[in-house]
Amino acid sequence: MQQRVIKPAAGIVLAQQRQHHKPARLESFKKLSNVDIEHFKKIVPAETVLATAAVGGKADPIELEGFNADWLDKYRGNSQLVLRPKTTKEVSAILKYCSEQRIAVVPQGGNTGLVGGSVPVHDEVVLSLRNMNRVRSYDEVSGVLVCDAGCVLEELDNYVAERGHIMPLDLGAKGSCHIGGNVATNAGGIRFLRYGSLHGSVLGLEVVLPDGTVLDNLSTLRKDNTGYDLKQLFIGSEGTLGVITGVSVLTPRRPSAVNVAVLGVPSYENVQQAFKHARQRCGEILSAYEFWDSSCMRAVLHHQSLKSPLEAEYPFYVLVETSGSEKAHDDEKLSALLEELLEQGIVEDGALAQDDTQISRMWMMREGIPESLGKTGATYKYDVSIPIPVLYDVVKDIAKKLEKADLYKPDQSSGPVKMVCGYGHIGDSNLHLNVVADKFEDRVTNIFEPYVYEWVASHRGSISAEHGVGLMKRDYLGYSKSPEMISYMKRIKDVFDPHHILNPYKVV
Ligand SMILES: O=C(O)CC[C@@H](O)C(=O)O
Ligand SMILES: [Zn+2]
Repeated sequence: MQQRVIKPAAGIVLAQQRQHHKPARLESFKKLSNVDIEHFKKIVPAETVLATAAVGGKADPIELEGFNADWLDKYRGNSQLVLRPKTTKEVSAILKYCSEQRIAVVPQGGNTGLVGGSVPVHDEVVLSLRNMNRVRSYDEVSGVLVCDAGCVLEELDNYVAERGHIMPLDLGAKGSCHIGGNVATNAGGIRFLRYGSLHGSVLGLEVVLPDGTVLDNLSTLRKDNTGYDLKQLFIGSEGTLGVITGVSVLTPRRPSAVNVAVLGVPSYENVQQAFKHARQRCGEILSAYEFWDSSCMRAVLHHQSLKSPLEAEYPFYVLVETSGSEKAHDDEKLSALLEELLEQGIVEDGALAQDDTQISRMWMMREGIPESLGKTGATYKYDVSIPIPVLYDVVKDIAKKLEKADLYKPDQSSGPVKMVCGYGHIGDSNLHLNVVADKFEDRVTNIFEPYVYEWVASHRGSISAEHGVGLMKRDYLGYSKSPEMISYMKRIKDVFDPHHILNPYKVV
């Protein structure tokens, strides 16, 4: 399969991105300058080793740039060695050696994460899975796909689409992210409402442990009730317990009819009401219920070449999608829903997509939000789960706090803070709270950190709905996990990675 090169979204204000606070380098890790780099060329093909002169190689440091910096260029490490093995056996040999030598390793997929989980913090060796990109098998009867961890999500979706199926997850980064990274971070995305979490769709995993042991749990069975389900521990472990090299995933039948509508909604209360109606009307064919506020809409219309499908501006917008098997019947359902919502004054306007182009434009509007905000300024991102009734309150609270501190004027886009906005997968209780400022600066950050996390914890929400913990939220884990839970997480880490060489400084 072909690889895509990931680039930061055009216009992201790289120079203004604040370097995230880095924990100090752990001295227990061996410096690569004291390691025989040539050894790696014996255990993996020489052309898959990228080493700079600092560690005895010839690679230009610029070649390592894309492995050291994350998508937003917010997190940046200083690795001098990147290994791109082609087989599980090679991954095993690398990890065994790194364990013996106490060399820290950061596993890396498509490097599209948003919490600093997939790049080195200091000089950890980057173990990139991009050369492991084969489909291993596909069973058209059960719909079970078995593939290497480095397969790109969109390419897998195209592969299964040709066979009448669909990947159970979809996200904006689909063109670059790897299935292994999706599993390691338990990625959510826009199909979550319909197909649920990867904890349900992933049937098996092949994982290499830090000591080189290969845990072959690449089951294709839906039912396997033989005690502890170890694979679940690796789903969402963010590369801290083992390196996922193979994935077995259940792919549902691809819906043959997809319908989409965009609604203009006068209040957040009505966004919730409309969700209730959408569920009642559409039942199991409801496949997405996404929302965004007027600030997001302004940014997206300004930065993408898109036109709103609605005439006027509304405080909130909702994208409703149905995925079924009878186009006309599903169309009728969505039209009836829209009529009902308009009649009852729950929504003020709505547009139904007439063809696939309009469907993809409506989705581009929603999926273009993060990039558009990035083009507007330095974006602080919070990805949180909050019970739906109070989900938008945190956006309002933060705006008020910033206003009170004289950092934000809602009607003007000038000033240290330009925008405070909310969007996300409301059907999954998942809010993306983004604050866009001129630059990252402490007087702004101090307003919402740790306030947002306190707010979320006080409503029994989660400080990470779908993006993971990574480096960004490691020190805030206590807002979502009790001390007892964190202590057990640390004990699990000790069992699988006793020398803590895997993805250090992250998660726990
Ligand atoms: O960048 C973000 O804050 C959210 C990204 C992604 O999870 C989305 O839903 O668009
Ligand atoms: Zn999201």
